[in-house]
Amino acid sequence: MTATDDRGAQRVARGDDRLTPFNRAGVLNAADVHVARRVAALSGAPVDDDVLLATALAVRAVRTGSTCVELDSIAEIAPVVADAEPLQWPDPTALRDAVASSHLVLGCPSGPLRPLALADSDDGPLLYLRKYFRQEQSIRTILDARAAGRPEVDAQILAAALDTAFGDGDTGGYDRQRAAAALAATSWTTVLAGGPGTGKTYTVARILAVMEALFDGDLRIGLCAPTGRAAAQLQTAIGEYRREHQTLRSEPAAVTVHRLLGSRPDGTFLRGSANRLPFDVVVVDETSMLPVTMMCRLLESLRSDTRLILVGDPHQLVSVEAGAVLADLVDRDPSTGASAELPQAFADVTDLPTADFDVAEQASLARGVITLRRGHRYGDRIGEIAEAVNTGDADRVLELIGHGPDTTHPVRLIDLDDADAVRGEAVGWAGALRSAALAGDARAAVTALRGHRVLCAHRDGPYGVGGWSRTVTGWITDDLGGPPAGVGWYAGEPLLVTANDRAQGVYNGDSGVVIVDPEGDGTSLAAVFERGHEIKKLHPSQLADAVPVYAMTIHRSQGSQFATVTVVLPPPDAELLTRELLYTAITRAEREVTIIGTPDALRAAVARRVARASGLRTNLVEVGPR
Ligand SMILES: Nc1ncnc2c1ncn2[C@@H]1O[C@H](COP(=O)(O)OP(=O)(O)OP(=O)(O)O)[C@@H](O)[C@H]1O
Repeated sequence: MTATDDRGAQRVARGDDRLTPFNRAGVLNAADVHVARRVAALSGAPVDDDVLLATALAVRAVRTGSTCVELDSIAEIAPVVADAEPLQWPDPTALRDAVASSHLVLGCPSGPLRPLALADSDDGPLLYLRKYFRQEQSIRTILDARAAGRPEVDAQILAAALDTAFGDGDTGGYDRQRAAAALAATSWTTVLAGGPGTGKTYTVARILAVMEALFDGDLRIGLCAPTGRAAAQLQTAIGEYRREHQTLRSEPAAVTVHRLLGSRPDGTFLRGSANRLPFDVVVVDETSMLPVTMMCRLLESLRSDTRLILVGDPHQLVSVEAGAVLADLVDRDPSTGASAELPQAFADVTDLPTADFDVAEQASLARGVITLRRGHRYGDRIGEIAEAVNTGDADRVLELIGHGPDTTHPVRLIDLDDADAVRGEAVGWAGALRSAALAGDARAAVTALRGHRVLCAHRDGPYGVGGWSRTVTGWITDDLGGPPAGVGWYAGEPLLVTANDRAQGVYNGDSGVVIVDPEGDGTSLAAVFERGHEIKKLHPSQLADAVPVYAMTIHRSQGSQFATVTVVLPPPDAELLTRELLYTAITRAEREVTIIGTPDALRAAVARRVARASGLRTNLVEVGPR
């Protein structure tokens, strides 16, 4: 039985044990407590109080996106609450030893149950729910085995293919995109990292062309992404490259990772170690959003002679489920796994100027990780600020941005009381949308749609999407007049798709706009969506799940780009306010960003990282019987 207390945490009404004060303090929620008690009960023998607490913390870890709990830092988990009774945390060393000798780790009297796994690592002891330990181990083992060998590649064919694909290269410095393609061609696993607009998709298209040359035109390609929308975007970009450059024999279809693996309604998958994917190369876009469970399934389904290219931005918001595998692979301690040398064929076709690749980066390259650095989309100032956010330098962020509503700086910070300063921009955006929509000009309408967006951390509350949507629609109604009374969709209304609809080819997170149908009778409406250089047109009634969008969450905005954005920051103590959130929000803009918030909120965002414990970055050894 549970109840919700005034701090929003679910309190367990029944039972009083070691978990109760942690539940009252909001560290553990009801599910953490119930699962830990159930696991202890099923074990068939008494469980030490502190081990029960550790079990609940391992459940909590997965709920909050980690794969394990770092036992040495458990006392840092508790939110600091003034005047509250301090929580009695166990001593970490004693706790490790108690867990190590517990039957939850060693084996239970009631049967072969070993629900927990404990490992000693460079980050101290890590406690896992065993399922996640197994998945990490599987990822580690497969990646290490793949890193131990290299595909055989003819350096001459590779050099010629790189020259064809990249021509004179990325003008303005060393061509990392070409180096990335050389690395992908000469490694079984490549991580292609980089911020928005650094040309990851541009590079992937060329990597495929290079690979096709290596395979003499007979290349089987698997393209996928964690979400339907990201997959559709990847497919559009590759398709356009193929048409423009008359390359790639057939157009590869991009699908979600679930679909690629043949997900079945009962939660199982067609693909696995006994039925592997039939591809020569598999590309995963937006890998930062891929949880550990899916990464494990994907790796287990790959043949050892399939090249895998993981593409993404490790600084962006991570998957909602447990794991931050892309960031883990980019940050992996160089001493972990198989010791790697750069492949000979790569060295044969690529110069690595030490001015561009320091020792640490050369070590990353040997592990198949390359980061693109030159932004091709947004202004230098936004890039510089994003970089300062990533390095945690709040002083530099505050120094680089403009302060107050009157500044013309491309990135400015204004107070909530001055929020009217963004009114002109929001109304201008709505005006441009309306005129293009009424003229039935689909291209102008989708371009206008990308002109501006208000982004919020939360869905609800004074800093959330709900409140800000009302504010923006209020401004628009006052300045431009309201929508026609008594109609559903109207011309000029921006909309957001909220569920995947493969039949119609629209996906959760797609933004479109309602226009007067240029092929209609002048009164009928159409909803239009941008697909690269093409436009997708639907009748509004074909959209089962879509809502008007005048503001959206930063989470939803991942993968989208707007000319200007307004970012509404919550107060400094909001848990959601993190470095990754701020980085993702700022880098949605091509030209200008207005941040509504205080310097303190900005500092808090830069300081707070999405903390995801995982054993993938470090060396570790399991404790107890295998
Ligand atoms: N070397 C280059 N020369 C010219 N244009 C480039 C180059 N690299 C990338 N671009 C252009 O920059 C823009 C952004 O590239 P791309 O979409 O590939 O970046 P991205 O890293 O995939 O971004 P996101 O993560 O936001 O999807 C595109 O218009 C692309 O054509």
